[in-house]
Amino acid sequence: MKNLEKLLKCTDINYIVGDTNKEITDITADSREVKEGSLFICLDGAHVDGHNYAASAAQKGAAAIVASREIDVPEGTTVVYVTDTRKAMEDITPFYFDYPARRMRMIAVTGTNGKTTSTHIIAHILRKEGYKVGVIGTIHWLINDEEHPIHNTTPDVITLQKILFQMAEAGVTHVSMEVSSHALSLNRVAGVEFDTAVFTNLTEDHLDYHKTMENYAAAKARLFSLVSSDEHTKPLKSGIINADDPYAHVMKEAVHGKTFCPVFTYAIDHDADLRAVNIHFSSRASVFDLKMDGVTYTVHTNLAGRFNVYNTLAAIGAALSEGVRIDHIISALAEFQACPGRFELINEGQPFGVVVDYAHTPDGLENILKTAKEITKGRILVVFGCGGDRDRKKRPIMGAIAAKYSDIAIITSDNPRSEDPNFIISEVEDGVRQEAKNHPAFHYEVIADRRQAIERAIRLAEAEDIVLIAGKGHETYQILKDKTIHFDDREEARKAIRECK
Ligand SMILES: CC(=O)N[C@H]1[C@@H](OP(=O)(O)OP(=O)(O)OC[C@H]2O[C@@H](n3ccc(=O)[nH]c3=O)[C@H](O)[C@@H]2O)O[C@H](CO)[C@@H](O)[C@@H]1O[C@H](C)C(=O)N[C@@H](C)C(=O)N[C@H](CCC(=O)O)C(=O)O
Ligand SMILES: Nc1ncnc2c1ncn2[C@@H]1O[C@H](COP(=O)(O)OP(=O)(O)OP(=O)(O)O)[C@@H](O)[C@H]1O
Ligand SMILES: N[C@H](CCC[C@H](N)C(=O)O)C(=O)O
Ligand SMILES: [Mg+2]
Repeated sequence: MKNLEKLLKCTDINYIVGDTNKEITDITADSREVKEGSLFICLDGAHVDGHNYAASAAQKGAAAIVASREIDVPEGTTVVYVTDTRKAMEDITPFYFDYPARRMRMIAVTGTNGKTTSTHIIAHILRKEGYKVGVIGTIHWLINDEEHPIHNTTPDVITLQKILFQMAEAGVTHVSMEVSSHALSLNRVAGVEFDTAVFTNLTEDHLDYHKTMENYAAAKARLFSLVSSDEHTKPLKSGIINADDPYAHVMKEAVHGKTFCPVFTYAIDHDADLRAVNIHFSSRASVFDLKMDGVTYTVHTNLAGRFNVYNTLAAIGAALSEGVRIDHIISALAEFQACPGRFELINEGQPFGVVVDYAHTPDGLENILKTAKEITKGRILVVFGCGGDRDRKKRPIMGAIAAKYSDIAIITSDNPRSEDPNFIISEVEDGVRQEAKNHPAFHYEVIADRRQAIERAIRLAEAEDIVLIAGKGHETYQILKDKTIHFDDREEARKAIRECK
């Protein structure tokens, strides 16, 4: 609880109507969440303008409302007028919660792919060290293994500060969080400074939002400018960068000039501080040699694929930066189990492999298809689609990748959202058709109903084949135009295997 008058000192105000000597018990930008004593901040969003909900917020007992234009509220309502309500939210919210991020070690992972996986590996290593660890990301937010639901990979400013406050109050010492490019560009991490910042990779995605890869890279690079410059209360800061990625230099430039933030690189193909060589993997495990400071260590993990070696290196870098000993890191890695929906093997005793994976970008899809190819002599059958209301450019690219690296593709729906599923599929199919010309043995089908598409792939599979069901991973829903239904690729795959075989 904080006094409104005191609270308003941390931001720029144009004028105030009404009494400011009030206690604020909560902050929200959603009128549906207003309680007696809340501070309601009106945000103009992509769909609606929060100013239109000011009256409803006042009726529900909001102690005050922050607005940037005249609003229609009952007489006596305290209204704080500012030029930019988002800026006011970014100033007020961390201040209200006493900057909880300052009480914990903050580890951030950004990049197109591998954020969820890397943050979970980092959290696992730190937990093994006996720390109380918080995780924030696509699947959920966690305090150790206590799980809470989440709506965005990186939550909005208010939700994030509330989560961080709960974590700090619960005694969390380290937070391992995903920071999406949307979050960096929309400043959702306002009020948070990071101690260890990790860059995984940058490949085609979200160009509906960022428009160009340069803008997308610049958004990711912002993370490195958010590394704390306070070397006294928070020593030990680092930028951990994938040196094999063509955008590594953009990230390095963003760290440049931060005297207390050394950069550590990791790579497979290039020279780096942490380098993996002699990589071998099966569908369930990997082993590689880690070269660091002229010493070679053997690392075992339960993760398949070369891309997961990158995620493992990223996590090793972050853990070292947090002061964990390399031998402890290596023994923790041997125990880490893959995240839900990331190369998750479905086994109902069938004579072929079935994998559910969250690959929803061209690079992700190419990686899992190549990984599958390396672990079987059989055929690769892939079931996938693309999400609606997301980057359209990636659709034909993913189509072409499926035609290039699989034997049979079943093109289906992902989360169509407000779009026509058949239209999305037709855009994917454009890429499939184009590339299929170069692969005469390749065959594809279009089955818009995802359940039927999964059944079809399972029915077509023979011994030694691998069926890859890509795009939705851990998701337990499908977002359709008018409703969200329960849908879980893993359940559907199990059902189909039992019914078909
Ligand atoms: C484009 C975008 O990022 N949109 C986010 C934005 O929603 P919005 O601008 O559409 O909000 P809006 O519905 O117009 O509402 C405007 C305001 O009115 C308020 N309102 C609305 C209705 C009402 O009855 N009362 C009320 O007060 C809302 O609470 C809001 O404050 O603010 C919402 C609340 O913070 C977010 O959940 C929402 O993310 C949507 C769900 C989303 O899909 N975002 C994706 C693109 C995203 O951010 N993805 C990234 C990347 C993931 C990755 O790495 O691949 C992520 O971090 O999740
Ligand atoms: N380092 C990597 N490089 C390329 N592809 C990867 C990498 N790590 C994971 N993938 C692929 O991307 C998928 C998503 O992985 P993960 O959930 O870790 O990424 P993310 O960055 O958190 O994704 P999101 O943007 O949805 O939050 C995986 O299922 C896999 O197919
Ligand atoms: N964080 C990604 C997840 C995509 C998952 C895929 N199933 C889809 O719905 O497109 C996004 O919001 O673009
Ligand atoms: Mg994620």
